[in-house]
Amino acid sequence: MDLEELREEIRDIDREIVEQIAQRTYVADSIAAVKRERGLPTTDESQEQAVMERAGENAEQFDVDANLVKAIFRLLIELNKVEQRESR
Ligand SMILES: O=C(O)C(=O)C[C@]1(C(=O)O)C=C[C@@H](O)C=C1
Repeated sequence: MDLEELREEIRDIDREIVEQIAQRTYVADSIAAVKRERGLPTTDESQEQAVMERAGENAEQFDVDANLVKAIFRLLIELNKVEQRESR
């Protein structure tokens, strides 16, 4: 494989990552609606902990750095919270 082909592969993966982030954010919008109905706060610490733990486990399974993957998930959670607060 040459460099251009490999970069094309990365470009496609990058697009898929952004698509998945968008989907995660859309689900967060639905969660925001349920929380609004039930009078629940935006932040759920125990759920965040579960998400972070799962991220670490998945990282280990795929042999990537768990701390870096967790840092990405921390940002994804923050993104959702901004989105949820804006839709309230
Ligand atoms: O599961 C929820 O309640 C969500 O709002 C989603 C989410 C997440 O991004 O994973 C975001 C904020 C909460 O504090 C916990 C988890």
